[in-house]
Amino acid sequence: MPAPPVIGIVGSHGAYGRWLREFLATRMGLEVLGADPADPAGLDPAALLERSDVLVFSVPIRHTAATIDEYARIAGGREHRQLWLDLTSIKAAPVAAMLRSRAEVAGLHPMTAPPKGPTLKGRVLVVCEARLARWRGWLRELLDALEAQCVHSDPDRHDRVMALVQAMVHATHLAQAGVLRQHAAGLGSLEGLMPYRSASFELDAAVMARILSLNPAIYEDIQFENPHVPGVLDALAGELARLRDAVRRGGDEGRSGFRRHFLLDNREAFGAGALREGNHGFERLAWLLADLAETRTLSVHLPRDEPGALRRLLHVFERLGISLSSIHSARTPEGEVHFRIGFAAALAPELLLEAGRRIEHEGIGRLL
Ligand SMILES: NC(=O)C1=CN([C@@H]2O[C@H](COP(=O)(O)OP(=O)(O)OC[C@H]3O[C@@H](n4cnc5c(N)ncnc54)[C@H](O)[C@@H]3O)[C@@H](O)[C@H]2O)C=CC1
Ligand SMILES: O=C(O)C(=O)Cc1ccc(O)cc1
Repeated sequence: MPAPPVIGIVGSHGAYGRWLREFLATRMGLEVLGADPADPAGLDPAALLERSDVLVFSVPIRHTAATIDEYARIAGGREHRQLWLDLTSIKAAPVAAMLRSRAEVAGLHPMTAPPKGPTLKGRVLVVCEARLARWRGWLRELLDALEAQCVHSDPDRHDRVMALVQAMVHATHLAQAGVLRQHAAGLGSLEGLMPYRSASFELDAAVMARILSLNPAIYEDIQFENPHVPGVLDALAGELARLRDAVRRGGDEGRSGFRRHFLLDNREAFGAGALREGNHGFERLAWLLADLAETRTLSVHLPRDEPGALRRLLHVFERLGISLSSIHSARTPEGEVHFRIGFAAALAPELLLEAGRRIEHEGIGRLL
């Protein structure tokens, strides 16, 4: 196993290919080569195979297994010294294809779009170790550098879980988007409904918008390339039909059927702990949404990330007799700490302007 290994990314010009190239080159100091018909600097498959020690397949889901088979055919057994990885959102077909080669094999699935930050810190990465020997130690180094929360799985379990965790969630939100579209003529589009929002609706609308904003091919393939999805969609349609039938039936019978099946039995299946934790999580998000809805706000970056920096910022408001209604901090992907401070809607705008002026003038922070 060469140290440090040369990495070849198949799909180097795609969203993840580019993120991974940057990560491997800058965070791990590795030489990274690529192959991609869309990459003018890309190598052809034979050259990439020849010059790489580790191959990472990061191509559209529907083409992954065939692409891996093609690389195995071209490698002709010489890949026995290599480690082959993939990033595909489904795992059984790509991992089976990699196992048809003679390479060492692990399947990876980051549960996030390519992040804006430099690593997968705070995100989940599913790891399917399939055939590892000499490369096991280096894979550990890679996973450590990625800083993700790793969950180990076999490919079949991964795909069964993803039919629920991804395909079902995307399906329910796409169906909601379709229903909203059907009613838009009478009640207004999403924008017209937002003034009536609950926290649940706001969160669901955000998920719909997220799905409809990212790469459509991925959402299509997550439904169509996972053999466990049709069964999950049947179950989902069955539950919705049952709910509709109970509501149509109405009366004591309809209502008691609804209460037993949808409320009591589901509550019991969740369990007291999961209910408490989920409900608490929802309340925290609803609280955050309420704070984000405040219109009188200041966002400040404190350049001196040191003890006392926040006290100096708060002292400006204290001196002006301004009380805060919320304060949140977040670290940007670049590592800057930003504070978002909310004030009562009645606060005079001139007072807020004065606070901003003092924050900048006294070198306490930069307004965003
Ligand atoms: N983008 C996302 O949110 C996530 C993507 N993934 C997985 O990452 C993989 C890549 O996805 P993205 O980068 O988003 O897709 P993408 O569509 O942005 O990039 C795919 C790239 O593969 C190239 N390509 C197609 N056939 C090729 C071949 N035979 N040889 C070399 N290159 C080829 C395309 O030209 C394109 O540049 C997929 O398997 C996807 O499931 C996983 C988690 C999240
Ligand atoms: O970031 C998000 O919201 C996503 O859901 C993106 C995404 C798309 C495909 C995956 O396999 C994993 C994550």
